[in-house]
Amino acid sequence: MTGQPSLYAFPDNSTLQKTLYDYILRAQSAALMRHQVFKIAVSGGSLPKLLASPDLLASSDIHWDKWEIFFADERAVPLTHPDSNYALLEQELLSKIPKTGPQPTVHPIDPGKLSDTQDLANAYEESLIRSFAAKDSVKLPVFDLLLLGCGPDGHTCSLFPGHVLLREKTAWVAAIEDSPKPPPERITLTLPVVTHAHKIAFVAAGAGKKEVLRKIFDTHPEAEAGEVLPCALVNLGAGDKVSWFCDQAAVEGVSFPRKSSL
Ligand SMILES: O=C(O)[C@H](O)[C@@H](O)[C@H](O)[C@H](O)COP(=O)(O)O
Repeated sequence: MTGQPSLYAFPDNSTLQKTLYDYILRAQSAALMRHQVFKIAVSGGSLPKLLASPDLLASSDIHWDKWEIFFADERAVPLTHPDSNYALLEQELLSKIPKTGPQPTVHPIDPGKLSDTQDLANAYEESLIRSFAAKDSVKLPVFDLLLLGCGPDGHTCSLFPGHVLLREKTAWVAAIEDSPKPPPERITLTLPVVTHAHKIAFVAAGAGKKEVLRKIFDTHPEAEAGEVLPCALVNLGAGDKVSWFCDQAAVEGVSFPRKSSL
């Protein structure tokens, strides 16, 4: 992949949200031109709250009925559980979309009666195959946009530093049973699916992210003693398809050049 990711840093969350909203609108327009639908995947953590800006929720330019929302990762818990990323998205975003207007189609990773995480990963991969109409294992689903968080350890989705899942080449969706961030049992999109998306946006705010952002942006991969962090692998694999929406606190000390506008 060619090009460098774009790094944006804003003075406050409200400016970050406004620019993220403009970026999402552009991604929506490009997707609707391509195939009349907007297929995105979202992660959990602080992302859903930052995503649900007043601009997004009140906008008549957002075509919710064209949105198909998938999950970049999920914890292996019932959808009503407080740890569920679906429950978080429902609480922070979905429940706030005006009920009088069109609604998105949401594709939860639903444990239902499946108690085995691998079965759950397989079931979600099957639903992606149906949804993306990809018929053979060579093709990968191409999300229009991935909206991801970055953990303080450099993980994204449920792809953790040094984990064997980072080497997964064929599965689209994988199970993890030893996540260092609780809960341990999770389902995640794999790295090839992440880097194959049309656009990938990371949202990282707060001083708690500055150490890891320095490692991700300012450490040359070959100079790293250990393995390259998952977020850095996404930067390397997807290049200029990646945009980082940060606040000033998160990028303090980062020397990678920032952009000021989209
Ligand atoms: O299920 C999860 O745990 C999340 O999907 C995870 O990948 C999250 O996005 C990062 O941990 C960042 O979380 P914060 O934004 O809260 O730091």
